[in-house]
Amino acid sequence: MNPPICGHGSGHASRRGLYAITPDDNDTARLLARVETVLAAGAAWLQYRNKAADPALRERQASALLPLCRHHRVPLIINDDWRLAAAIGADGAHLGEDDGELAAARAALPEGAILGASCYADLSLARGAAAAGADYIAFGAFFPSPTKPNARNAGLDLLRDSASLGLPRVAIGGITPDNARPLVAAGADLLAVISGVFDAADPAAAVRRYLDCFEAPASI
Ligand SMILES: Cc1ncc(COP(=O)(O)OP(=O)(O)O)c(N)n1
Ligand SMILES: Cc1ncsc1CCOP(=O)(O)O
Ligand SMILES: [Mg+2]
Repeated sequence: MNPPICGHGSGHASRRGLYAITPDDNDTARLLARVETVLAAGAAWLQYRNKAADPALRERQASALLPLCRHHRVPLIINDDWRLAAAIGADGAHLGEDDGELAAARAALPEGAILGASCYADLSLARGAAAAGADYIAFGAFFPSPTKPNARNAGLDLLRDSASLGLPRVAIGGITPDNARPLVAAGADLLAVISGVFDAADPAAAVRRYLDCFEAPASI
């Protein structure tokens, strides 16, 4: 059995499920209400990502999300900025190629903090992330992403070929309830989603449909 992932505030984080990522929403009250709906519906993890906020607003929003995540026993991961994650006592940080050295973040974050790494479409990045102490590896974009239209494309083989690294595999990019099942079948443990959840007409129903993708299809 795979070991659970730690998250120092939320206890052991679930290894499978929906990894909801916040949209750029600078209205903090509205953001909290949107996230509450998504966590109550069963999202397993939350990433705070807001590319449109200044550092002060990012700190306020991330801090405001923390009690909500604690209430739902969901780990809060901070995008891009491990220092902010450490400063507010979040459960971890997610770093991409422009976000600093994984090894430095690993060394600076408290024990048990979750460190995630973007590996795009590159297995060698995943090997490097594992060696640097990442707790999960993320691949994508698997489909055209409304949020990040210029994201590079990844294929299903990456999910299969990275199984031997022994880390949870996260899939991201244009994932909808209708295209997610092959990702799970190829080995994705967590589906990381922004627009498919937060832009859905009914975000709670969308969350439930993503969770269905982790169940075996009904036999006929
Ligand atoms: C779970 C997850 N996977 C990938 C990313 C993308 O990170 P990055 O490449 O640094 O791009 P930005 O999100 O910073 O635009 C992510 N945030 N989360
Ligand atoms: C941050 C990021 N990295 C690759 S695609 C993407 C955006 C994911 O958002 P969406 O689920 O709306 O495609
Ligand atoms: Mg980043």
